Amino acid sequence: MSADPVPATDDRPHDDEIVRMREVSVRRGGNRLVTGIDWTVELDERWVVIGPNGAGKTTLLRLAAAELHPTSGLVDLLGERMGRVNVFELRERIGLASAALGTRVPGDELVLDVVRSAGYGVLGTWRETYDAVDDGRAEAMLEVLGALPLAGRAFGTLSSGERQRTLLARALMTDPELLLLDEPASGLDLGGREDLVAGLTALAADPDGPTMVMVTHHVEEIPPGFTHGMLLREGGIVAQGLLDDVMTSENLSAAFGQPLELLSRRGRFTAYRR
Ligand SMILES: Nc1ncnc2c1ncn2[C@@H]1O[C@H](COP(=O)(O)OP(=O)(O)OP(=O)(O)O)[C@@H](O)[C@H]1O
Repeated sequence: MSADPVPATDDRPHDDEIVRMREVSVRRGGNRLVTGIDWTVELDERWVVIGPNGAGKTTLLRLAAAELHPTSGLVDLLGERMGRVNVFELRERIGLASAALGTRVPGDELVLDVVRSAGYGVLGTWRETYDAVDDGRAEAMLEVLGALPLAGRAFGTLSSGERQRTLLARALMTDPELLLLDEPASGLDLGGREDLVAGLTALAADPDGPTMVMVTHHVEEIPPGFTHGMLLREGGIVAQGLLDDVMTSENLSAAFGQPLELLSRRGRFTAYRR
């Protein structure tokens, strides 16, 4: 008689699980930033995380970026368990674009240097030497985002939208396996937002593009082609799953704590108070 098969355990991620969180909580002082998070992002999925101010979105993204350790629970990123892996090596495989990163860029740094220094994991050019491959890739990423004409400008002289596009090009520079975007459209005017949504739509449709997670407050910023969604409120998950299942007036109202009507048209969303 053959032995019973080893029971399947839920302990290790399988190869296609890019982000895996189990019972994850983060506490600071008496505050619970996020609580009891169970979340799996699989290869090639494109997630949007939505919630009001203070819901825990940035905390979740920083956990996924290996920038923050959970107070309790398990976090596996790209098959590596947080706490048992060199986070510096892990971060090389993850692209993160956030306005917070932008505040750390020296104002006199040239846009091309902001992008190409990503390959060296540094902010601010110091003594690295770049080769033609670095230059070519940095220029190609700026081109994708319509920002190539900015290449020779100082970062400190850019508008918010131009900064966001530069930081997105930087996040893509290393060809990351996981791309994390923290409110990439914040501060953009309508045209800038639509340019960015178009760029992210193209990236989402690219079969060679990275697995993506985007944090936003606004349903208008969800690019068509994004596959999954999570709604957060007060550090907990209100709903998560396939975008079309999650994006309902009921779920949005629960997340934002007010009666909202959600409308969708041609893959885009908008919402207003009932
Ligand atoms: N170091 C900290 N100590 C105490 N509380 C914190 C700390 N960092 C964040 N918080 C609190 O945790 C909660 C979640 O913060 P987080 O930045 O993740 O929210 P968010 O959803 O990204 O918010 P926003 O949309 O305003 O950017 C907030 O109430 C915030 O004030």
